[in-house]
Amino acid sequence: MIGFNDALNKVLEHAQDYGNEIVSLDESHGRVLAETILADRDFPPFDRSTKDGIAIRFDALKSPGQAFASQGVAQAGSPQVTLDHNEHCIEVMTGAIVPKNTDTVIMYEHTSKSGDIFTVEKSIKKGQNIHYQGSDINQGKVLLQPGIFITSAEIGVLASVGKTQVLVKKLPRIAVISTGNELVNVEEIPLPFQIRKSNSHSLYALLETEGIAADLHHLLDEPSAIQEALGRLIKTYDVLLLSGGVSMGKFDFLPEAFAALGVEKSFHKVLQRPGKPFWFGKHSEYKTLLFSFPGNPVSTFVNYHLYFKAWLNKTLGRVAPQFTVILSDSFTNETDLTLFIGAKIDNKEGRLMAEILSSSGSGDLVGLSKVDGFVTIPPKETLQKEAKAMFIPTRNLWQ
Ligand SMILES: Nc1nc2c(c(=O)[nH]1)N[C@H]1C(S)=C(S)[C@@H](COP(=O)(O)OP(=O)(O)OC[C@H]3O[C@@H](n4cnc5c(N)ncnc54)[C@H](O)[C@@H]3O)O[C@H]1N2
Ligand code: MOO
Repeated sequence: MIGFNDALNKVLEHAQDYGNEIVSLDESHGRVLAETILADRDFPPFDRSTKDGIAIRFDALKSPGQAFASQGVAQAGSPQVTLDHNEHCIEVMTGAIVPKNTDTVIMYEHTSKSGDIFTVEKSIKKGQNIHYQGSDINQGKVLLQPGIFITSAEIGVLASVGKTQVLVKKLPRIAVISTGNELVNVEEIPLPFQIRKSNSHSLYALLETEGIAADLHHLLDEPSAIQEALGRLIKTYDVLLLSGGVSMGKFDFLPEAFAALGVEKSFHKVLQRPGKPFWFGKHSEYKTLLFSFPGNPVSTFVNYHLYFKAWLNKTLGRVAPQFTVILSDSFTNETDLTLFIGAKIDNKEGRLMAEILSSSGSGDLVGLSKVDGFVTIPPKETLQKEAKAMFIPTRNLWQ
């Protein structure tokens, strides 16, 4: 049996490049950018007023309390207007082009008004309240590099340079496959010896957060039916995420089916808990990757984060942040397994404190909904109270 780090390295060796595709601006949210985005014009594209107020020529202001007659209004969305007399002003709105022959904007609150005459009530600086053309970035400069993850902030940048279509990295086509005669659909009432499928829905939801719309399939514990269905699925998808049927049970038919179908085993079983009976391999001809997770819900969930998520990050060229947390209590791992222990995180003045939560084992689906992620405890190690530990977040800690 191999250790966790070796298993992870083997999975990462199989990172793939699925190429690029063009999607609409809205669809690019959550995807990885595959092109360089240049500024199509200066940012901002003109000297823009940052305040509602009056624009004057600074040199015309001889003394505080000087009055300026308004010559008109410069509205955002209108062409540039021109100040005709230095001793006049033009009312200017936020976002409007600063009028020609003016160089300073005074907000309304720093003036008093009588009819069309504005009196300057505060001392001012030349050039104030103007966001100068090109001061954020100049035309032709790089705004976004390929490989970045497109969040709502990047969507705004893409929109502002007129990108209705965006080149992004292609995502793998994925099938999520549940296995087992005991499983019924969510809408069904299970008989006493049955349970509802949950792993497939958790996996589907996890993939959805990656922008991947997976297809769901189910295999009953019947060797020839499993082989026949898997044979088809291997030809159709880039990746199969399976749960259940990979341990020692009399009805755990998957490893045999994989071998019969020409899937090359990379490893089966890892020195870890939960998730030990994990099977990973690749089809010799179709290059389909098979992540075959142990069926216990916590095992499937943890292994998705440990292996599949790491593989997807590498495949898409994303650098995943490494988290460390501080243990609230000491923890001793007497086993030769890497342990992944569910924990709740408390952000205590910037220190991420991990409180280990008790669990009734890898079938404890309810416990899973209470954890923020999993603390890694290496084999045969004791981590003291306040020691740092690696942490695999399974929830967005910032929301
Ligand atoms: N003799 C041994 N028995 C077991 C070992 C072992 O090393 N030797 N390992 C145990 C460990 S650890 C795990 S984890 C499980 C994994 O077994 P399988 O991958 O074969 O999974 P199943 O037996 O099919 O199912 C286990 C458990 O999970 C439930 N399950 C399965 N799929 C789903 C699903 N889609 N949604 C909800 N729940 C699901 C299933 O009903 C079982 O209760 O093996 C141990 N045994
Ligand atoms: O590894 Mo199993 O996943 O411990 O229950």
